Formats: sequence, C-alpha cells, structure tokens
Amino acid sequence: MKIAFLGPEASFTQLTATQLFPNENLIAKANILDCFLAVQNNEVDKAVVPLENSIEGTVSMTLDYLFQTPDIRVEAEAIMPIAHQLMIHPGQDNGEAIEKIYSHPQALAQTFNFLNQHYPEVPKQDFASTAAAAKRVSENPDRKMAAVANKFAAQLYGLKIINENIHDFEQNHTRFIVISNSSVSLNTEENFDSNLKTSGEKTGLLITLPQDHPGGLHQVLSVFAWRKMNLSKIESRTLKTGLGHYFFFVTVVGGWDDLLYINSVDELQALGADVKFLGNYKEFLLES
Ligand SMILES: O=C(O)C(=O)Cc1ccccc1
Repeated sequence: MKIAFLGPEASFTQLTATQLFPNENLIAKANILDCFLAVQNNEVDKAVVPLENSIEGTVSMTLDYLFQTPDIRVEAEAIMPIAHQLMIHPGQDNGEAIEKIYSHPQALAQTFNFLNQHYPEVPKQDFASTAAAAKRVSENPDRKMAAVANKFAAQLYGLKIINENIHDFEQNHTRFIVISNSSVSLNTEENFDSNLKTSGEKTGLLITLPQDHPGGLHQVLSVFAWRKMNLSKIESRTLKTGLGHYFFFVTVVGGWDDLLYINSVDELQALGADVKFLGNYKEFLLES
C-alpha cells in the first residue's frame, strides 16, 4: 500500500505514519494539499496529515481541504506527543549569532514564548514542515540558520540541538488523520494493527447551516442533543464565499451503529443543512 505524508523524512507526520503503517510504502509530499491531491488522484491509497494541536489548535488547511476535496474519507485519528528542539548546523558554534529561525507555522506557534524570550530579535520564517526546515539548515552550513523540529530530524540531517524541549506547554499533542478516497471501497481486511492503543471510536461530519436565521446553529445542535450524542469537537471555518459564511467540522464520540445516530444525518438534512459524512473511525494513541 502507498501512504502519502507531509514530509520530508523525520517530520512529525512521518513518525505518526510509521507507527500506523510500519510495513507500507510511505511517500513524502511537500505540503498538506499535495497529500490530499495524491489521495484524490488515486496516486496513493491513503495519506496522513496533521489536523489539530493542543497548543495551537486546528490546522486550517486540513479542515479546508477536507471540505473542498470531493470523495474524501477519514479512516482514523492518531494522537502523538510533540517535543520541539531548536537545532543548528554543527559547523556554527553556538546559537547567539542565529539570523533566522525556520519551521512549520504550527511549530513556531507552539514555541512562540520560548523563541520570543530567548531569540527576540531573530526573524522567524514559516516553512512547509519542521523536517523541511531542518533539512534546509543542513544544506546551508555557511548560513546562521536554525530550525524547530524533532530530535529524529536533528539526527537524520546531522544537526546540533542547542535548546531542548522548547514547546511552551509541557502537554503538547497533535492529532493526525488518515484520509482516503471514498470512491474506492474501504478494505476492511487491511485494518490497523491490533497492537496499537486506541481510546475509542468517533465520527466526523462537515455541516453547512441552512440560510442564516435566529437559532439556526441551536436547531442543528439540538439534533445531537436530544439523541444524547456527545460532541468532542466543533469548529467553524470560513466557506470562502464571503465574510460571515461558515461550515462546521464536528466530531461525535462513539460508534455509528445506533439507528438514532444514523438518522441524525437525515434530520440535519431535513432542516436544510448540508452534511458530509467523513467516516466512523478509531482514535489511536501513539508514543513519541
Ligand atoms: O509533521 C511535521 O513535521 C509538521 O511540520 C507538521 C507539524 C508541526 C508541528 C507539530 C506537529 C506536526
């Protein structure tokens, strides 16, 4: 099986993909959109992308492409502890002369207080991923650059860690999702490794409200409330059709075999809402 991931090698996304798919062919992609396109074009069977971080919140690109990509399905979520390290080329002798710090915007946000306190004058620059930033530093031995990435990236790209565990809050976890093309039937034979720890099941939905009216969101939420469906996430994102136009990403805790749960989609549609069912899937708990 071919599995795309936000690369290059030694990204946090690759660490996640390796634990979920230890025996599959992992294919690095330059960004999150390319992971979605590879799934959409059937170039790969699945892809692993980050969805949300406990410090910085949702990865908005991932929510947007879930909404915009037809026939996209979520097959699993995986939660991974995240530890950030600041690294430089070993040819540079210390961190005092650093002129620029590179990383994925999520990683720069998760280490913002640390970097602001210790490197206040150093410009920070967004990069496609943490590992791409580390790779860039390794390819420029003469430049006074640093990257925020994980310790495996430091090892792989031969960099020296100058500040360890610089994430601003000790509890730092990222939730990743496994996506696939829903027009290709789901192969239940190739289920996830039974040795992986799981914390249960959930269901992902994308909901667009009917025409704006007072109590519209309340009406939609009441569909879940009277069925006693427990929501674990609700996030609004812009529809990009004008200011104030949103869709909602909602996750419901538990299985999806109860008739009451299944009927909730019909009721939402009867209320005029647009509903995209992303899947009912397991949430895995990984180790760093
Ligand atoms: O996978 C990576 O390395 C990324 O750049 C995305 C990311 C950034 C920060 C935490 C988890 C994933």
